[in-house]
Amino acid sequence: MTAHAPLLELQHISLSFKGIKAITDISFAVQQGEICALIGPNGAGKSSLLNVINGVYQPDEGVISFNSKSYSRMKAHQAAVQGIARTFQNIALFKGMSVLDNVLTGRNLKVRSNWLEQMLNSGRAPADYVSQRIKAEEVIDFLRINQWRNSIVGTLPYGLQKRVELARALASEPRLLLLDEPMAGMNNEEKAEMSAFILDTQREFGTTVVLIEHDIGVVMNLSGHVVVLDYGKKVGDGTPDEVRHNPEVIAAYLGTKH
Ligand SMILES: Nc1ncnc2c1ncn2[C@@H]1O[C@H](COP(=O)(O)OP(=O)(O)OP(=O)(O)O)[C@@H](O)[C@H]1O
Repeated sequence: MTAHAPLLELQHISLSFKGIKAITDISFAVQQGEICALIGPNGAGKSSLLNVINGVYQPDEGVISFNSKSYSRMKAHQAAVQGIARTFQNIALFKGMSVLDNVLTGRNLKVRSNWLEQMLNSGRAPADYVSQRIKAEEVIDFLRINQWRNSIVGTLPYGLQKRVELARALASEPRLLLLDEPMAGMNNEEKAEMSAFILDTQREFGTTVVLIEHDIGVVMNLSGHVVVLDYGKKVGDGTPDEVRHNPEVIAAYLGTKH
C-alpha cells in the first residue's frame, strides 16, 4: 500500500515577536480530508500558528509543505491561491453588506473578468457574475442561511455571523479550511449546529480542516487528530484518545508544570 503525502506538513516551525518566542520548533502533518484540532491554554501559540500556515506571518525557521510543494515563506495571497481559506477569532466580515455580498467576496479569486469589464458590465463580466453568484447561492443553501441572504450582516445574531464567515470561506472552494475558534461565544445548541456543518463540509467536499477550539468536548467529538500546544511548544499529537491520556497534555491543562 502506498502512503499518501499529507496535504499539510509543518517542519520545525519557529516564530518570535521582537525576540520573544511564540512558537518553538513545531512539526506535525495533516492528512487530506482530516479534521485536526489545535488546542492549548491561552497564549500557547495557536492563532500564531494558523497565521503562519496561511502566510500572514513568516516563520523565523522551518518549512511548510502544502499539496506537495514546500515553502519557507508563503505570502497570504499565495496561500489563498493554493486553496487555503481562513475564518477569524473576531469575525472579519463586511458588517454593512448583505450576507450574499459577503459570500460573493469569497469568490474574488475565481473571478475571470477584469475591472473594466465589470465596470461596464461587458465582455466576460455578465457570465462571470452569474457563475460566481450560482456558487455563492449553493454555499448559502448548504449552510442553510437562505432566509438571511439579503440581510445586512451586522444586524444578525453572533452565531449566524459565524456561519456567514464559514460560508464566505467555503465559497472559495478551499482544499484547506483554517477555523479560528468557530464556536467561540456560542451556546451548546449553536455549537452542535456548527460542528455538524463542519463535519458536513468535510464529508461533502472532502475539505481538510484545521481548527482552534477551547471546548474540549467539542474537539474530541469533531476531530480525528489533535495537536496540543503549550507555551509555543508541541506537547501532544495524536488521536483524541492518545492525547487525552498523554501525561504532558494532562500536566499542561491541569497546570502541574506551570
Ligand atoms: N502580533 C503579535 N505581536 C506580539 N506578540 C504576539 C503577537 N501575536 C501573538 N503574540 C504573542 O505570542 C504568543 C502566542 O499568542 P497566540 O495568540 O498565538 O496564542 P493562542 O494560543 O492563539 O491564544 P488564545 O487562545 O488566547 O487566542 C502570546 O504570548 C502572544 O502574546
